[in-house]
Amino acid sequence: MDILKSMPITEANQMAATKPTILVAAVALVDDENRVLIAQRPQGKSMAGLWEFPGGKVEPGETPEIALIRELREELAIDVTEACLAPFTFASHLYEKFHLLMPLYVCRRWHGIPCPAEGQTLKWVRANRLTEYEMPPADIPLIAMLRDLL
Ligand SMILES: Nc1nc2c([nH]c(=O)n2[C@H]2C[C@H](O)[C@@H](COP(=O)(O)OP(=O)(O)OP(=O)(O)O)O2)c(=O)[nH]1
Ligand SMILES: [Mg+2]
Repeated sequence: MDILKSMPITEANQMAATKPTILVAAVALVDDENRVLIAQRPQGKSMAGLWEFPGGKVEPGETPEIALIRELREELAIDVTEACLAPFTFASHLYEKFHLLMPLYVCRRWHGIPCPAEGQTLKWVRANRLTEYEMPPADIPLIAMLRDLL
């Protein structure tokens, strides 16, 4: 929906206003070798086959951090404490059916070994090689920011 970016603000706003905002919390887990963990979305889900940062929708009553701690337990079977989640940046992207607002945290400490608990494929990738993996459109600006950080 890049076309919105070149529209007058009122017109762009009318288009966006008809779509709900979905809050998704995501994390770049970074290992000792400065590699980032990405997961391939399983078949049957929206955007199946694309690589993403672990995380998921923030449910009513949750903070983004609490949602992320829950998602990391469900998706990767690891335990993370709130203190180890450093806010890094965010994605704001208008998809066809919703507007995605996605805070991205960076985390270097967790308990357990990340394993694919929900049928995903996991991969540890250097930041400068993330572009070799197809990611959702919202994630594209995040890749460059991670490359600068790492
Ligand atoms: N986790 C994650 N989601 C992303 C990324 N980029 C991106 O556009 N998304 C989108 C895809 C989905 O529309 C939405 C996340 O929803 P999801 O379906 O994975 O949520 P969830 O883990 O709570 O899964 P579910 O229980 O609803 O199936 O955010 C990303 O890097 N990580
Ligand atoms: Mg998810």
